[in-house]
Amino acid sequence: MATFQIEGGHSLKGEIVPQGAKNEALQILCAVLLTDDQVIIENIPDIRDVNKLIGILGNLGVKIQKLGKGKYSFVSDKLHLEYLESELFKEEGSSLRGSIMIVGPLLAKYGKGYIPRPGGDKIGRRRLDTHFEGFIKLGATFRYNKEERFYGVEAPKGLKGAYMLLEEASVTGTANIVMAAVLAKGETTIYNAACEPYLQQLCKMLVSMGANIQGIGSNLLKIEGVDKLTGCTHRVLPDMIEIGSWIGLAAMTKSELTIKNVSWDNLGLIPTTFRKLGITVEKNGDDLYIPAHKNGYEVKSFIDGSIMNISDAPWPGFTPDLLSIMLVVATQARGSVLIHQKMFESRLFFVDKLIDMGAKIILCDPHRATIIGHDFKSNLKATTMTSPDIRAGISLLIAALSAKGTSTIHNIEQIDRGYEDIDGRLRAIGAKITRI
Ligand SMILES: CC(=O)N[C@H]1[C@@H](OP(=O)(O)OP(=O)(O)OC[C@H]2O[C@@H](n3ccc(=O)[nH]c3=O)[C@H](O)[C@@H]2O)O[C@H](CO)[C@@H](O)[C@@H]1O
Ligand SMILES: C=C(OP(=O)(O)O)C(=O)O
Repeated sequence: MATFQIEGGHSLKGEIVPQGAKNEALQILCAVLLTDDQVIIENIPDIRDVNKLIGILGNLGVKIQKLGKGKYSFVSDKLHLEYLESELFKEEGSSLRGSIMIVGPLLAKYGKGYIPRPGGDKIGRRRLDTHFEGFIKLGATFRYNKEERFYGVEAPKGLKGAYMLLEEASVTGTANIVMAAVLAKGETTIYNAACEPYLQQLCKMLVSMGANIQGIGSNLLKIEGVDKLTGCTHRVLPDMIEIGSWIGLAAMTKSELTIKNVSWDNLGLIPTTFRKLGITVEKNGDDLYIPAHKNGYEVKSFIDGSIMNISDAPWPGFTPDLLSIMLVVATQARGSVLIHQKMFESRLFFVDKLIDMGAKIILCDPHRATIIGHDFKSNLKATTMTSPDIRAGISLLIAALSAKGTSTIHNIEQIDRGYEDIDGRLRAIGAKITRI
C-alpha cells in the first residue's frame, strides 16, 4: 500500500495538460477485439486501470506494440480464448470495472464472452443486468455461476439485431451492447442509451471501422449490423473528470491554473456547475483558465432563493464522478450547498475524513450531504487518512493540499487507478507532495 505525504497550504501556479480519458480508453481498448486488422490508439493515459486492461488484452493474445507516449498498436487476429477460462483471468478480470466491456466484442466476433464479477470502485451496488439483458435480446444464452461469481454469454450461431429499451442508461452497458450489435445480423435499436462523449467517441471509432450507427450523441441508437470491421486510428479525448479535479484543486488552493486543450465542447455541465459554487472558469480558445480566488468563492442560490443543490444525472446531466470533488470544494465556499449523489449508495461516506479535518458537513443519509462552507476563515487541519475510492481519494488529496500542515494519505493505488503521475504533475505546479 503506497502513501502520499502532503505539505498543504501552498498556492500552486502553472499549466496542466489533461491526460487521455480513463473511461473512454477502457471502451476503446475493448473495441480493438472487433477486428483482425491493426488499430492504432493515441492519447491512452498511463494509469493503473488502463494498464491492467492492456495486460488482459495481451493475455488474450492481442499483439500490442507501444509506438510512443500514449500511442499503441493492437492486432487481434488470433486470440487465446482459453485464457477466458483460466484462474489468471478470474483474478485479472475482476480487478477493474472496465474489463466487463470485453464481453460484447468477444460475443459478437467469437460467439462467447465470459467475465468474473468486475471490480472498480466500491461505491455501492453496481449491477450488470443492463449488459446481460441486452445480450439476451440479441439472442445470446446467459449463465451465471453464483459460487464463483462468473458470468457467461454464448451465441454460437451469431447474434440477431433486436429492439431494446434499456432499464437504465448504463454507460458500460450501452458500450457493451453497441459493440455486440455492430456485428449482429440486421437492425438493433437501443433506446435509453447512454450518450456521454466517451460513448460518442466509441461509436465514431466503430463507424470509422465500417460499422453503421445512426443517432450518435442521442439516447436512441440504430445499428445495422455488418459482416466485418476493419482497422482504424483513434485519438482519446482529454479526461473531463481529471479536468474537473484540477478546477476543484485550483479553487481550494487559491491557485491560478490553465488547463490546456480541454475539448470544451465535450465538458457538458462541468464549467456551469463549478460556477454555481462561485468559481470563475474562463474559456480561452480550447484552454480553461481558473484565476486565483484570492477572496474565496460564493455559492449562488436558485432564482427563488432556495439552497443550492448539486446532483448527478446520466449525461447530459452532471457526472456522478465529480460530486466528491464538488463536495470538498464546497467546504471552503461562502454559503451552503446540498450535494445529492443519486446514482451511487456509498460514495459519500468519505466525508467523515473531511469532518475530522474540520469541515462542516451534515451527512443527511447515504446519498445526501449538506456542506456549510468556511469561506477560508478556518483552514482544514492536516490529518492521516486512507483513500477509499478513486474520486474520494483525489478529493482528500485536494483537501490535504489546502490544509495547514502535513497530511498522509494511504492506499493511493486508488488514485493511481485514474490519475497519471499525479504527484509528478502536482510537483510541477508547485505542490509539496512525496510518494513513500
Ligand atoms: C468504467 C466506466 O466507464 N465507469 C463509469 C461508468 O460506470 P458504469 O457503466 O458501471 O455505471 P452505470 O452507468 O452502469 O451506472 C452507474 C450507477 O448508476 C445507476 N444508474 C445508472 C443510470 C441511470 O439512469 N440511473 C441510475 O441510477 C446504476 O444503477 C448504477 O448503480 O458510468 C458511471 C456513471 O456515469 C461512472 O460513475 C463510472 O465512472
Ligand atoms: C467510478 C469510477 O470508476 P470505475 O467505474 O472504473 O469504478 C470513476 O472513474 O469515478
